[in-house]
Amino acid sequence: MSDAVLRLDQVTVRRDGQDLLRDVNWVVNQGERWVLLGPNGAGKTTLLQIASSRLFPTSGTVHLLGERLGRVNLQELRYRVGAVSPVLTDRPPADERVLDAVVTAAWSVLGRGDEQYDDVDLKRATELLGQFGCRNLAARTFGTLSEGERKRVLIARALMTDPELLLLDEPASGLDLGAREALLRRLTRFAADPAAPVTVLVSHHVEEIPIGVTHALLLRRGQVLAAGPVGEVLVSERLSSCFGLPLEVSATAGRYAARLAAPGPRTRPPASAPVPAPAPA
Ligand SMILES: Nc1ncnc2c1ncn2[C@@H]1O[C@H](COP(=O)(O)OP(=O)(O)OP(=O)(O)O)[C@@H](O)[C@H]1O
Repeated sequence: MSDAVLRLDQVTVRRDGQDLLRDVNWVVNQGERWVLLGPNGAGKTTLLQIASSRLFPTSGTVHLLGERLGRVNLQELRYRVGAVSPVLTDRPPADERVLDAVVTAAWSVLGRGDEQYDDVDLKRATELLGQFGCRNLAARTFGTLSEGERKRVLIARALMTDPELLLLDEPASGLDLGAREALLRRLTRFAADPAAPVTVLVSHHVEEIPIGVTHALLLRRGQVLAAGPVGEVLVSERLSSCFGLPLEVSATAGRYAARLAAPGPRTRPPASAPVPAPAPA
C-alpha cells in the first residue's frame, strides 16, 4: 500500500528491444496538479497509459490510488480514474445528446441505451456541463459541437464518476486561440478548486499550461529529466535539455511561454589577426 495517488518505482516499458520508458520514478500526491512535457516520441502517452492502468510495465512497480497494479480488480480501479485522451478513451457517437454523452459515464458506456439514470446523475451531469461552460449545449448532439466545445464536454464526462485522478492528454491541441483560452480559463478555475481531483495534464507546449499547475515532469527519450515544483522545473536550462533546443522560458502571472533563445554575439577574429602563412609547397 502507498498513500500517494500514483507512484512509479523504476518503471521500464520495453517494446521490440527499445525502452519506451526507462527507470521512471514518479510520485503524485493528493492536491497536486501536474503537467507532463516532452517532445514527440518522448513517452508521454506511454506514461499516461501506465497512470491509467491501461498498460503494465515490463519491469518496476506501479501503485495507483493505493493499489498495486497486477494485484487489484482493474475495472473498479479504472472507474476511479477519469481520462480525456484519444488513446485511453473513445468519443461519444456523433448523434449522442450532449447531456447523455456526460451522464452515460456513470455506467461507463458510450451511447445511451435502456439504462436508467437517477435525477441525481442528471443533475450532476448538468452541473459539470455548467462548470465547463457547456450547459447551453446540453440538448445539442455531440457531432454538432466545435472541437473546443467537445473537449470541454469530454472533461465533464471524465468527471462524472467523481474520479480521484484526472488524466488530460493534450486538452488544448487543435484549438484556435479563443477556444484554447476559454479551455484554459476553465482549467485554471478547476485547478484552484480544492475539491477537484489530482490532475495530470500532458502537453507539448508550455503556453497550454493552466494557471495553478503545481508540478511538472520533463520526459526525453523515455527518461525523466526533471520532476518537481513547476517553478523549479520549467526553467530555460531544463526545457532546453528536454526539447534539445536553446529555449528561453518566461512566466507571467502564472502563465508560461517559451521561444528560441536569441543567438549570442558573433565572435569574429580581430581585424589585426595575422593571416596564416601558406602551407609550404
Ligand atoms: N507498441 C509499440 N511498439 C514499439 N514502439 C512503440 C509502441 N508504442 C509506442 N512506441 C514508440 O514509443 C515512443 C514513445 O511513444 P509515445 O506515444 O509514448 O510518445 P509521446 O511522447 O506521447 O509522443 P507524441 O508527443 O508524439 O504523442 C515512440 O517512439 C513510439 O513510436
